[in-house]
Amino acid sequence: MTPSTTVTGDWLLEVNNLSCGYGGDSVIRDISFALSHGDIGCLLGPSGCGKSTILRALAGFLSPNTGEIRLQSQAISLPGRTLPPEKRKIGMVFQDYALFPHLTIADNVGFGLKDLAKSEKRQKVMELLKLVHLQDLADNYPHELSGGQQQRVALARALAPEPTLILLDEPFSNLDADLRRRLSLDVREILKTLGISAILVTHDQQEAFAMCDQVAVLRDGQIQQWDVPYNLYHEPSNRFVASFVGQGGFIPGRTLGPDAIDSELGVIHGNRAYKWEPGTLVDVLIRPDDIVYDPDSDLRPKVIEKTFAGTSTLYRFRCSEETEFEALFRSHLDFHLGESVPVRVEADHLIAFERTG
Ligand SMILES: Nc1ncnc2c1ncn2[C@@H]1O[C@H](COP(=O)(O)OP(=O)(O)OP(=O)(O)O)[C@@H](O)[C@H]1O
Repeated sequence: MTPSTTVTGDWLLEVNNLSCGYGGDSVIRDISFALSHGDIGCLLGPSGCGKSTILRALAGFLSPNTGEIRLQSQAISLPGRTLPPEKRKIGMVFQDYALFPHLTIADNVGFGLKDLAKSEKRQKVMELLKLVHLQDLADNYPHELSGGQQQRVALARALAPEPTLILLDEPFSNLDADLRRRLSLDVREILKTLGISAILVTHDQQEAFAMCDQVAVLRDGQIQQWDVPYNLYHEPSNRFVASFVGQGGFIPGRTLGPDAIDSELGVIHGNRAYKWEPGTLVDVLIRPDDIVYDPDSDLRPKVIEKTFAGTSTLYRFRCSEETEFEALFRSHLDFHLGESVPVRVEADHLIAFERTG
């Protein structure tokens, strides 16, 4: 789906041509995307691109200037007509957990269950705490729990009123890298088990890729690409997505045919047919995993940078002033700065953009 097309169909969430912002200005401009029932979507982008603003519009804290938001086919946001947050059946999980410090874990989780009898409420709370593996800490207080545990409580609390959609605003950014990874996978499993849809806001692409079914890459208030993680990495729709997602950089090339480009790294073939005339000047995306060590190769660029990272080493190579690229090798392949190393390109996905300027 292209980002700016109006969406139609049987979706859980539909955002159609939405523009919204602050004080009459639009920070978000004409965005459209749709989420299927049970899917986890992500808003990914650099700081200030408008991720939280979209989340606020979904939650009902901001009214649209134009466009609409539909949840289960019901219009919940239209210009001048916005359903209040508490009537949306949307749960929220925040970066700072936002638990009530004076309430026990069980009371935090049960906070939104005002209509249930005491015994029913306790049963439901214990079921939710079991789901997030915290049933033994029901009578503890938030300050007695680790950050990861507190975020599980926040998730259980958001799930308690059985929302239609959960919004997760940078929920793991206060946690260390290892815990982030584990908790994001746990949260995905919990949401999938319950069949609850969610929108995650993050600027961490590994988290987005590990946890989400569909990801929107945003820049300056507009969606650049809304796609599955594999396509964002291997089929980026423009230069910004290509540079923002994953590692890598561009080298100059010249098209030989629809699926072959000549460059200082030799002729690069791919699985994509481009419509350019032969001889068109292009920039070719080279990712570090597109380059392999090959002792038989005649291509011998020089190492100009080297970053040791334990199991692997990231090298930066130079063929000429115009052609520099990175390669990721297992760390037993140990080369020194200035050394000429035999390498070749091994890329299935040929990503190129016509050179401008
Ligand atoms: N309450 C506000 N009033 C006016 N402008 C705001 C307000 N909140 C955000 N903005 C502006 O809107 C733009 C988008 O902000 P937003 O918080 O949505 O970005 P973000 O992608 O979530 O950034 P981050 O990753 O840093 O949280 C920014 O230029 C920001 O300065």
